[in-house]
Amino acid sequence: MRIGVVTFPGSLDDRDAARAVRECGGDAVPLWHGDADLKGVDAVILPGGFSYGDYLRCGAIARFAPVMEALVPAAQGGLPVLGICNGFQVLTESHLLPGALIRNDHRKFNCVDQQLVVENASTAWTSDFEAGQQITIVLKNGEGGFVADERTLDELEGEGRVVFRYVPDAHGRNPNGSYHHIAGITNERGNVVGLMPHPEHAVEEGYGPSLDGRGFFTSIIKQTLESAATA
Ligand SMILES: NC(=O)CC[C@H](N)C(=O)O
Repeated sequence: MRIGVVTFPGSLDDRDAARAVRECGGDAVPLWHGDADLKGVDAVILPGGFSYGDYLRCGAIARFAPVMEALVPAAQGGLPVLGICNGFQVLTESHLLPGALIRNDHRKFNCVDQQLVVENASTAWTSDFEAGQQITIVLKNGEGGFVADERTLDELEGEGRVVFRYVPDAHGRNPNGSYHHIAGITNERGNVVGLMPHPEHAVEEGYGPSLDGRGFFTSIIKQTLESAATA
């Protein structure tokens, strides 16, 4: 089970993502932003960070990296892709996922242990969770507000494509002003998932708020092994 982890200039969490893959029993394959080559991997992670310094908009330059020339058609063809934080921003900029991530409504960088509800446990990356389950993983970003037009929001809601929602605070507010408390979404096929919080920082005893992040990596590893067995 080979999971590629892309490194862009300014990526920050590529090492942790690779480590999380290994901790959960997969092989992590480094993928370089400048090579339009996915090295035959079974799935790809776009990690968190500040790709190309977040100039113009988060993810706006990474979208044009050579590796994306290979990744976009592969994802459209069904390759499982997980975008974490800056990776989610790259996925919306690439139009593999709808909507956009804008500056947090309070205009500050967030760094908190965040409770989420798993809304959809049937994507490639969430099948080891149960729908309705609450998990706690780290949220750390400046531009995490998920926005989309009404029609897109209706589609996401109607098709069960909201994968994670923030648990709102006592005032009914989420940490960044995201519409519908959306923390993560999927494409129609369920192979591409993007979320703002960071599962890769919650996979090891003694680090992070929980071990809840493991489910992302065990989901994809099991699913790939199962589809290889039935192929
Ligand atoms: N942790 C991250 O990936 C940060 C993403 C992005 N640079 C932001 O601040 O929103």
